[in-house]
Amino acid sequence: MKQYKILTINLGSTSTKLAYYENEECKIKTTLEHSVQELSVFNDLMEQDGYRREAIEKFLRDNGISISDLDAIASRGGHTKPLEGGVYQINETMLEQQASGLYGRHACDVGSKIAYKMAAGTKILPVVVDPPVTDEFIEVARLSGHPELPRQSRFHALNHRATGKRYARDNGKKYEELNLIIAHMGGGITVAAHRRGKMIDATNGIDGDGPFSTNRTGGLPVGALVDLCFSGRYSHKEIKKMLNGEGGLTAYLKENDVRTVEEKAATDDYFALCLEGMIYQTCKEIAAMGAVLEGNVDAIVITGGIANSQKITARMKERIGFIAPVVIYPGENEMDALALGALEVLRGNEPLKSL
Ligand SMILES: Nc1ncnc2c1ncn2[C@@H]1O[C@H](COP(=O)(O)OP(=O)(O)O)[C@@H](O)[C@H]1O
Ligand SMILES: CCCC(=O)OP(=O)(O)O
Repeated sequence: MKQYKILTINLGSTSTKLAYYENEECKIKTTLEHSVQELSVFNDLMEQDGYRREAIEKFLRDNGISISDLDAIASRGGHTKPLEGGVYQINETMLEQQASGLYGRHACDVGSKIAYKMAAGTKILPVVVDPPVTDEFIEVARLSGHPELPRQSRFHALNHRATGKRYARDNGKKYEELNLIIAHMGGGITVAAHRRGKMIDATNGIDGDGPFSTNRTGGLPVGALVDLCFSGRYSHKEIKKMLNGEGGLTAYLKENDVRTVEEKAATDDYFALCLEGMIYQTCKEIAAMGAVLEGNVDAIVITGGIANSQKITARMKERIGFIAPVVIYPGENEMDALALGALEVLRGNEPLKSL
């Protein structure tokens, strides 16, 4: 069997995750974490391009991996028009749509741009898998309350699907026969209803919706936000950054590392309140997805970096355990899901889609 070499890159709002695969086997994996201070020097997300690419090239150098040996680079990404799930070749159209900012903006947009540039002029296939704009919403989920502002699908689709499939595998079931509520708790937090293999509703992780997270506001009081926008105190860009990048725990506490927040919460009431607020809002959204699934919930699955905290997941179980069994998959399955997606295309088992 031919051996394929795949680099997976996953640029999150608080981390850069890198891994190297030979076929299904992950040979090397690393996570670089980025503090609020480190990221505050960049006015715009897209300016992180050089800084993040340097980290990727250093990873390859340090591990003796030659770029020219790679068959594919699979990146998490990116924000384009809504798409069906699958593996997409990164091309100019995708990068133009991402750069427009019309469909949301996130560090993973920088990731797919870097993958494309690294692969340019070589035989390497640059791809994204199940991008955050993967859209399987039922029609009623698109209504927001005003036709000019439909709800949109922008969430951790890659990890949601991979985690749903993992839960199904671990329980001897097919993903397509289960109803799951999955909460991904990373730099951003998104909650989705999975109905028999389709992600039919999800909180928007980019645009001021759902729970607040380490660096995002989530949903805000809309009237007050409108007043703030027209107050003359902030530019459009500043408001956007307030919602996504400098919101949530970063706004309240100037801290995006939940481990530090937990530590300080032991002795500081305000830290404890803000941490409880993030848990409370996430649990409220999970319960709301119970209504989306009309009470037919096989399990609630909590994943992402924050799911490593036993204290947090235990508190969540107290709040939402009445709905269905709560299962914890700490970290994310994104690196494997990226590698597998690319591998299936290289082997000719999955179609390569494009914009
Ligand atoms: N053991 C842990 N306990 C609590 N929080 C954790 C733990 N490990 C990681 N985290 C938190 O998880 C978040 C990052 O999650 P991750 O899924 O890696 O996100 P991203 O891809 O958005 O950077 C950070 O806020 C980090 O503090
Ligand atoms: C579309 C949401 C993606 C996201 O929030 O990713 P991070 O948690 O890595 O910031």
